[in-house]
Amino acid sequence: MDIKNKKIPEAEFEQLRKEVLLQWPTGKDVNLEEAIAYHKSLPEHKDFAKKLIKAKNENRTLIEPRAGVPDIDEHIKLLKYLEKEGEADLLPTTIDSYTRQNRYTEAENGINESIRLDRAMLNGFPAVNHGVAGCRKIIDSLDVPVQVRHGTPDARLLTEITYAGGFTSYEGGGISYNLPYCKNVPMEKTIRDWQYVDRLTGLYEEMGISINREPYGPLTGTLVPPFVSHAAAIIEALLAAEQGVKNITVGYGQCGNLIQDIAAIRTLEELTDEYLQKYGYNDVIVTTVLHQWMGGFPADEAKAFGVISLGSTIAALAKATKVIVKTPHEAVGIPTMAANAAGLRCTKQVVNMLSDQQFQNNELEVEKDIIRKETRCIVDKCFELGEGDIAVGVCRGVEAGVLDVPFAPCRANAGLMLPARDHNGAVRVLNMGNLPFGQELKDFHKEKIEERARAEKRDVSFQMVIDDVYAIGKGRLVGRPR
Ligand SMILES: CCC[C@H]1O[C@@H](n2cnc3c(N)ncnc32)[C@H](O)[C@@H]1O
Repeated sequence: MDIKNKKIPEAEFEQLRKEVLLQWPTGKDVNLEEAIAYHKSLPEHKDFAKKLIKAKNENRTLIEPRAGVPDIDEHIKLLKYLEKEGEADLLPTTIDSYTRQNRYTEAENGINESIRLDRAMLNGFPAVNHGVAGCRKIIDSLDVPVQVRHGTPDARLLTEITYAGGFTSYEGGGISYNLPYCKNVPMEKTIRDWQYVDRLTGLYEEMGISINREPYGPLTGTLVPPFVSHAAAIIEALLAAEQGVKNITVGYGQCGNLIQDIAAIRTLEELTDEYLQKYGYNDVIVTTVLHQWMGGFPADEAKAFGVISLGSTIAALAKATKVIVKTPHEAVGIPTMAANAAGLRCTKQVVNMLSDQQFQNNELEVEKDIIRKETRCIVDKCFELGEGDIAVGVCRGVEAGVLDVPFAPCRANAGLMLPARDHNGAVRVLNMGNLPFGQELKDFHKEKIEERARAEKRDVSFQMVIDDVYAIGKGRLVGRPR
């Protein structure tokens, strides 16, 4: 499949839409003009993009949980509870795994089983099966904006239905929902399918409805260095902007070292703006989101609140526009309503206590400069490989191991670059793989990891990576030798 980073022509897009809307019976209820009129009827306080812009202008960090259950009324009850008892500023609708794999028949069975057994038999909300009317029931019942959160490689029908259903923010992208979520789906396919998502977003924008798009920041959520997730986020932002998206939230998964995480969020917004301006997209509003710790969680709830509090601290000090909140049930599975609300209140408390404080020091500036150099090296190399076309360039970049996501299941991912923590817990590169770094950056990483080896009185080795992967389960950040 040949792809290019060009806005999909109208006639071609209309033809594609006809095919997509036939993928499940509920697609027939999607009518673009009627959907636009529905969005225009919504009050401003239900507009996700506007609420993010306000928070950005006021330098505030909004809190948002993950949440999704199969039954519409139960889902509304859950989201109302999280808004009221959890003090959520923004609400999600987390989509179930069958829908994420376009397995709508199984999702339908899951809905019926949930009714028969009177308990959730899906791990999220099956929005395609519930259709436009089902989605609108949610939007009409709540008083804060609602975002679709998922992990869908081919999300075209899900987008059509949830946009028409009144959702005003949508997570995902052709890189971030491929490399961490797929095994055999070619990058070209997901890039193309997400150009559809972003073209539809651009169409709503051109008709007066600004829907926020959020590339999925954490990727595999395991020792992902900031420059890797930044490069993916920036490239997805560029691909979205080409299709007409004007409101983008770029994301990052907390890695654990305070300085590196704050530097990551601060540089993420700056670098995304830099590349959007550099390639002529001057009217895109960029916000940021920090995902609280995406790695293994302690089962002990008090310790879990400790992890949640640290993630809240990072988000607040970094002045992230938004933070995605974890719960004290993370170690066991999908949280109860009460646990989800408790994670939100814990986060709200920390964010409020830090909202009047600034974090600034020289170490932070050094880390920001490293991330800038690393990220530009990856993104610029992808442009070079694509001979100026970043859609082609990111596919070639993944294939060449230039954009290399640690522990990604996707066969296209080179998996040659190996990360490990340094003596302070910052994520560094132990094995460069095919990263196109210059000698200065290579020496920086080598020295940081050798510093840890000396402190731990052991050689630099792959064992450090293994120890780091298991460290959190043992209540540590750095995987120290026994
Ligand atoms: C990449 C996202 C993983 C996170 O997404 C949470 N998650 C998944 N599905 C639901 C759901 N239906 N309700 C509340 N949280 C959910 C997991 O716990 C994990 O933290």
